[in-house]
Amino acid sequence: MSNEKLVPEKQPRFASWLAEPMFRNKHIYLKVALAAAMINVFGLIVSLFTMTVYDRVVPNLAFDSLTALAIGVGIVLVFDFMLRILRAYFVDIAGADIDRQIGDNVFERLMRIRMDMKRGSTGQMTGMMRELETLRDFFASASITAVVDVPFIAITLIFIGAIGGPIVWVPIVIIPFVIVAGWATHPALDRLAAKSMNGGLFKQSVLVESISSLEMVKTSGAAGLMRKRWLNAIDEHSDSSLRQRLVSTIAVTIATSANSIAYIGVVIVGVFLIAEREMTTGALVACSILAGRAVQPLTQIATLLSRISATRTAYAQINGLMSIPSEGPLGEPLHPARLNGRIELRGVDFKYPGATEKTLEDFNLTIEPGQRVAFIGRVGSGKSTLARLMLGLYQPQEGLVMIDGTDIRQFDTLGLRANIGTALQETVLLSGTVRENIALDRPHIDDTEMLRASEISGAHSFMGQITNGYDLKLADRGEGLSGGQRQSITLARALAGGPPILIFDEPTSAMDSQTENQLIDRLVDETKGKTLVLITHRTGLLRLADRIVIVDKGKVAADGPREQILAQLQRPRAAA
Ligand SMILES: Nc1ncnc2c1ncn2[C@@H]1O[C@H](COP(=O)(O)OP(=O)(O)OP(=O)(O)O)[C@@H](O)[C@H]1O
Repeated sequence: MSNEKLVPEKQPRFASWLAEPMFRNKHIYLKVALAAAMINVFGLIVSLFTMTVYDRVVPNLAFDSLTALAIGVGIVLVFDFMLRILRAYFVDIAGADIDRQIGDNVFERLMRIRMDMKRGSTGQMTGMMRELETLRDFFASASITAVVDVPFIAITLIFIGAIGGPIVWVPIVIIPFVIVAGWATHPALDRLAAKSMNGGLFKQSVLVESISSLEMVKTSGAAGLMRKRWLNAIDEHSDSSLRQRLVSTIAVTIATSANSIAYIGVVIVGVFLIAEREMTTGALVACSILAGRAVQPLTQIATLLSRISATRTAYAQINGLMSIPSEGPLGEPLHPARLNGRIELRGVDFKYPGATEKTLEDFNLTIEPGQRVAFIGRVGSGKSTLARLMLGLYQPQEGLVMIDGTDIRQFDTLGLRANIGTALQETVLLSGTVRENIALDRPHIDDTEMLRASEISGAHSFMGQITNGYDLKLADRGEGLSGGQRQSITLARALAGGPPILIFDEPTSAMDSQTENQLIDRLVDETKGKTLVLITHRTGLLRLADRIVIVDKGKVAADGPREQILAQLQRPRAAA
């Protein structure tokens, strides 16, 4: 397995899919900025209060003035308290809204991802989706408001200059050091964040693969191999995240130390200024408080920068996903209501991405509406690939796949697939109840239709014997049912709603012959008048077909009415 680097170590700029939800929340962010500005003003007021107390109240012991000042500053503190809470609340609201919008867009894109453009393992893709959390944390974090504090650095410096004169040079000299430290560590942080995230994705990928194939891993003795991969992934990840944390700690510590140095520097320089009577004690105390306030936003910015690195990396991943072309036509798609079911493949050449050999070559075939065609042929001859092309999961490099005379690339993919009932080779059920698995929240499938489909597929016969029946909750991928039972439910799902086209790929491979025979009896009636594409190695199922197509090395090797092809196959040396 390759530890493919999905996150580019060079970061792109933020794109519109992220900017738009942010822009939509601009009013909230404006309120947040206003609250942050007010909080800064309150900070200035508190320093003025301190100065007045030292210079005017303490020398004269003017308790009346102190009371008035205390009431004034008390009111300011109450407002400060409320504004801080409101600021956090508004940031959370905006963060939640942005998270919802981005989450929805990204999931929609994920569901429409073109199979030939898909990159990375399931684990890596899951890891990428998890990065939405990093984005949300960023937009919902109060440190985003640190940006508002930056202009206040200048205002605070002006204040220090006004109160303490030349003492303002202390923070002015220190601030560039903090900026340079942040600026110098930022590229390294970006690079290490991407590296660390790639390590995290690799870990996730090993984990998802091991857990989802736990039975196989245990029984085939693959635990050792997976453990080795896991340890590899842990080492790689911990190495990069260790370095990332170290660089980020250095940047933040420089900023924090600068804060203390500014405070102490102001106090020391202030003593000289007091000695020369250029400054009062009150002004010195106020300036030392203000110097801290002037440098503090930079400390927050340093923390924000390391967060921005992680956010930019998360963004790069999700943007990569958002940039993968979606299924469906570029122009306005056709929305078929109900198709007749005429399927035509004309001169189709198809090669899987990365493959060297063509899987299908100059494949020509027409299936009339209501015709039931079985595809047989050797392992790997291209039968399942035909089904994938008919469903629009992949597109041919040459030729056309048409349904009802229209290139299927013109159809809206959801509309097209709603007309096709599919039971593919790999039987996958979703977590949730059996009812959900059959109806899939499709509005036209009520309980009556679900029961009808279940009776035909044979699912009803065992659902009746299970305590919760159709409300039986299944775990991931349908755990809790046998392989044959899962196939019956998959068939019920495909038959529900009576779609005009049915595509079944080895639909009975996990069933015993008696169950299979009974199913075929019921399917004979159900599939009448419907276009059936049946891919199978089981001779029993051929009873359902009017026509048989033998596929060999991606081409039609024989095609004709069922009896004729069966007779051909029975003749010696005639087998495909
Ligand atoms: N996702 C894929 N990526 C690359 N190559 C693939 C992919 N799926 C199938 N192939 C290749 O395409 C060829 C045809 O596969 P396909 O699944 O269509 O065969 P099949 O006739 O259905 O076989 P079987 O009877 O075993 O199901 C195989 O050689 C296989 O290696």
